[in-house]
Amino acid sequence: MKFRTSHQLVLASASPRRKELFAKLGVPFEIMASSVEETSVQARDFKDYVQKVALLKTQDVASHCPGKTIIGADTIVVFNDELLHKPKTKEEAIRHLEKLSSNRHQVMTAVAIITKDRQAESFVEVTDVYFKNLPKPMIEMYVQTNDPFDKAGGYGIQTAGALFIDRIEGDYNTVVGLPIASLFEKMMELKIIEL
Ligand SMILES: Cc1cn([C@H]2C[C@H](O)[C@@H](COP(=O)(O)OP(=O)(O)OP(=O)(O)O)O2)c(=O)[nH]c1=O
Repeated sequence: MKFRTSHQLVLASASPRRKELFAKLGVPFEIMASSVEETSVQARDFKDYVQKVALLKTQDVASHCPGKTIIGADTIVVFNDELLHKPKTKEEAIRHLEKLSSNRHQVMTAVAIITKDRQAESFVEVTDVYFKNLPKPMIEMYVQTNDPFDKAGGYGIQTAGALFIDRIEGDYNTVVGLPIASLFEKMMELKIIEL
């Protein structure tokens, strides 16, 4: 499918998964990654946090792209009131996956849009993910693949992390990092893209 747009679109992301999902809109876009430091953000709760980070990334790129419409996103994994960031070490990745094993967690992805006339919009999608029991040797084998390190929560639902999933409630693409169906609706509503 291809939609019409009169906007010059910029995806504020270095993530190849977000690029692939955004390409489903069938409109031309360019990529410019932001260099925002995420951890210094103060927020009321996790939804507020992820939304603020998405907006910061998007504003950062917007400041370099006058006249263009910028879309950015941020994804977090929340387990028992705790944020499970991208793991920095194998030990941290193992600890994340041990927590997620046999349990439910939430993946939240916020999307921010800054239009060419600098109107800012954002929304958050939440998907509940239920993990199967993960035997320790399986966790260790997975962490050896290095798959966890660029991913919130330390797993990829679209990679071998698929083997851990019992079920999900919500949009699969929210877990991968860009709820493209909701983003499509929002972009139609804002008339950034048209049929
Ligand atoms: C839970 C989960 C997360 N992830 C990814 C999505 C995000 O890319 C990443 C969370 O990090 P983010 O900080 O949201 O994004 P990023 O640093 O990868 O890219 P950018 O800021 O440039 O847009 O975790 C998966 O790919 N699969 C999964 O199952």
